[in-house]
Amino acid sequence: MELIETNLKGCFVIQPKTFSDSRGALTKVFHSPTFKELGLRVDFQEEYYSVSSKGVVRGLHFQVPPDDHVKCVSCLNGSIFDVVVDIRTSSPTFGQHYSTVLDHRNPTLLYIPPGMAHGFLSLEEGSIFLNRTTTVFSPSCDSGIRWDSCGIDWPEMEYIVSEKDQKMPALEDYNSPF
Ligand SMILES: Cc1cn([C@H]2C[C@H](O)[C@@H](COP(=O)(O)OP(=O)(O)O[C@H]3O[C@@H](C)C(=O)[C@@H](O)[C@H]3O)O2)c(=O)[nH]c1=O
Repeated sequence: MELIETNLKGCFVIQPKTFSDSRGALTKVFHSPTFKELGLRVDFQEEYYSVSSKGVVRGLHFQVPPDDHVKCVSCLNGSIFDVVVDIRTSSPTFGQHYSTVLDHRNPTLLYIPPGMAHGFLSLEEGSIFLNRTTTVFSPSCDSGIRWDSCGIDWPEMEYIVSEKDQKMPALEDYNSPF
């Protein structure tokens, strides 16, 4: 596993190990001793995946304290345009974002610390997004900001956004607790 820094402190790209042979490939997406060695959290509590049609935008989401958490995300099928926005008010990169394409054909993980809003756009039909978090889902701490309020250059297509996500406040109107 290789750790690559991004422009946002504490947010890393992780290049996992893949073993390919004539049958296909095996990719290790979590290895506790290696995560520890790299200085990453290992106390993950929950994991789920979602399946999205092409054009689906999910986000930008985060859980606020006391149930804020680290996310470790990847794409298991298809590809997604994945974005992280720094909403830590004392951070020198507050309001800035990091984006990358996560594609199952080139296994990559994104490690996202607390204090970051996260979202993605499904670039293909049936993209599968995998998320592992250090606290369980907490509806009372589940929060977000509008996907199109952070100056992100989303790939152009017909977007499909949930009613909940359309009603999120803009970044400039959000009073961040981080
Ligand atoms: C995220 C989540 C949702 N749910 C439920 C709530 C709701 O009924 C249904 C769908 O929830 P949502 O619309 O919030 O799902 P979704 O928009 O896919 O939410 C996810 O978006 C991406 C961008 C993230 O970063 C994740 O942390 C998470 O917030 O699933 C859980 O029970 N557990 C969970 O962990």
